[in-house]
Amino acid sequence: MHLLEGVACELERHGYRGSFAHQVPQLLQLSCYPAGSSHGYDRHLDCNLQSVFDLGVLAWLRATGNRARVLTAMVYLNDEDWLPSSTANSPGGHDGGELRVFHGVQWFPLAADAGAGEWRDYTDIAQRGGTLVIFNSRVVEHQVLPTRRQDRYALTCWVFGQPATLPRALRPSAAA
Ligand SMILES: O=C(O)CCC(=O)C(=O)O
Ligand SMILES: [Fe+2]
Repeated sequence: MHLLEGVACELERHGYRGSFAHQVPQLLQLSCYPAGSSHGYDRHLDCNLQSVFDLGVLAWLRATGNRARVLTAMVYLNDEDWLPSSTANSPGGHDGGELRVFHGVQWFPLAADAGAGEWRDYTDIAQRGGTLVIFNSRVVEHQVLPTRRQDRYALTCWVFGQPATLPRALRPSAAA
């Protein structure tokens, strides 16, 4: 927990400029994706950037906390011998459950037709225990692939803060 709580502080110390005025919440999320599930978590952004007109007032109000997220920090709590899908040919099978991180901001803000698997430029992160993943909640789209043989555990901290202005190349109008 201290590792995750210290992420914002360490990023600031190293000159991270994606966001500022960071606030680390008291609550972390512990998630479990059960073994053998046919579904993971569809492609998404951790910060809901849709306007009140798109969402409707109630849903927009419900998303207030979510909108303040600027950093996602996660540590995986699985065994160190977790087998990624790239070892699919191993005799005992594999564990799957990769975090698929999409490159670029082609779908930013989320297009209505941005279905999973449409964009092929991504990196899959294996679920070995102790792996720490940090990304910008407002920019990095990701999904969780189905988990096969073991339950998959992750501890997540969403850091709140003020987003910096996106560089020109990353602005929605430049992404089309
Ligand atoms: O567990 C993970 O790797 C990601 C989960 C996730 O994307 C989320 O909870 O928003
Ligand atoms: Fe997420």
